[in-house]
Amino acid sequence: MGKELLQEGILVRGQSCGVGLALCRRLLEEDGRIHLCIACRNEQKSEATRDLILATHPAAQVSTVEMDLGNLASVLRAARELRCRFQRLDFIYLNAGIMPNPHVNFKALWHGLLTGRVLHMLTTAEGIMTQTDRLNGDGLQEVFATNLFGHFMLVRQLQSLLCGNEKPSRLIWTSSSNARESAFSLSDYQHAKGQESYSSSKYATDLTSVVLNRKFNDQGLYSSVVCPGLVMSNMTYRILPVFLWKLLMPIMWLIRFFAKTYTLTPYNGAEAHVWLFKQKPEYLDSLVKYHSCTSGLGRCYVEPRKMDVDEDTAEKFYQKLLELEEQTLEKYHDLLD
Ligand SMILES: NC(=O)C1=CN([C@@H]2O[C@H](COP(=O)(O)OP(=O)(O)OC[C@H]3O[C@@H](n4cnc5c(N)ncnc54)[C@H](OP(=O)(O)O)[C@@H]3O)[C@@H](O)[C@H]2O)C=CC1
Ligand SMILES: CC(C)CCC[C@@H](C)[C@H]1CC[C@H]2C3=C(CC[C@]12C)[C@@]1(C)CCC(=O)C[C@@H]1CC3
Repeated sequence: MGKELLQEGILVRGQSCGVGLALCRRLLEEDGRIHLCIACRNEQKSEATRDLILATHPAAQVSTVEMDLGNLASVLRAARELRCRFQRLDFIYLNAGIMPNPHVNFKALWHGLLTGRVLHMLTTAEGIMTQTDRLNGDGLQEVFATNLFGHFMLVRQLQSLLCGNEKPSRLIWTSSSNARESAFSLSDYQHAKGQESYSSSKYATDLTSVVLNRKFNDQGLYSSVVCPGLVMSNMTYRILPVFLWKLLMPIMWLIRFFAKTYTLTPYNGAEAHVWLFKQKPEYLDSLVKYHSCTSGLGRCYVEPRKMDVDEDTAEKFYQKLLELEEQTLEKYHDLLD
């Protein structure tokens, strides 16, 4: 049997961009026998994405499931369906992510350009980006819910497909170079009070991956985090308009000689995801984030970088996630088997 694989966060709306779609295509190039299950928010998007994949890989096995990660009832329903359909899952790519209402502080950007930390600023966006978050229908902060908690609930609900199999199963979370400890706080882990909800949610992702390894490696489940680098996708097109990015492209190609995380295309951005697909999880370091990189001349490679995570904080955060999970399951008990 080929690999069974659940993939999320695929580009839809008929455009060929987004790390998710590039990832699906690249995985099929690696192994045409895999079964891809793509999770999209509605049937229309699922079908459109499926068609895009089949256009380049007509013989691929692609199934779909409807799942809105920002709606916990939808996550529970999808998980129930997946438990019926699959006996095991070899990989889950937890790739969906949002950055609502992004705001670039151009004054800080301009000042930053004149300092010695210019490359750090241009690769992490530290000090130049904020977002405005809001509550979702479940009463959770939307960014936290979509980028982290929906994924977390999904993993926990699919535990029976992921643990105790003959072969190890893998979780691969798409994090970011924007993940920053200073944006995250245990007392406000949903980031209701600040303006860096994206950064906080990605740091929370790093913590979650670390703690999941501690809890589940002995049951054959391994978790890794990747950073796709700066990629032109719907997400970045909401930060600056497309025409501006196109004008900036020659500058960004130049920057790439110094900043290797300027991967720029979804294909390049999926490098670390695909590299991990080929690695034995037992040999990976759970405290490392795998960065997709592209050299000035366009060569793709992966760079492992130690993460700035405290394992004690990760454990405490995990306990908070379990509490929230318990409340969620109580609320939606009718959606459980
Ligand atoms: N672009 C970049 O420079 C970087 C991106 N990343 C991360 O890479 C990942 C992919 O982003 P990218 O491809 O760039 O951006 P896109 O906006 O193109 O892709 C985001 C994906 O997430 C899906 N998604 C969003 N909200 C939900 C939801 N509630 N339920 C289900 N799916 C949802 C979107 O589906 P839909 O089409 O339905 O909206 C889309 O497929 C994200 O996690 C992002 O944070 C990290 C570092 C840099
Ligand atoms: C000359 C240009 C490169 C100027 C572009 C300025 C900014 C718009 C960008 C500089 C660093 C970028 C960045 C992101 C968005 C766009 C920038 C702020 C991300 C936050 C996108 C999403 C991520 O996950 C991380 C990225 C870090 C770098």
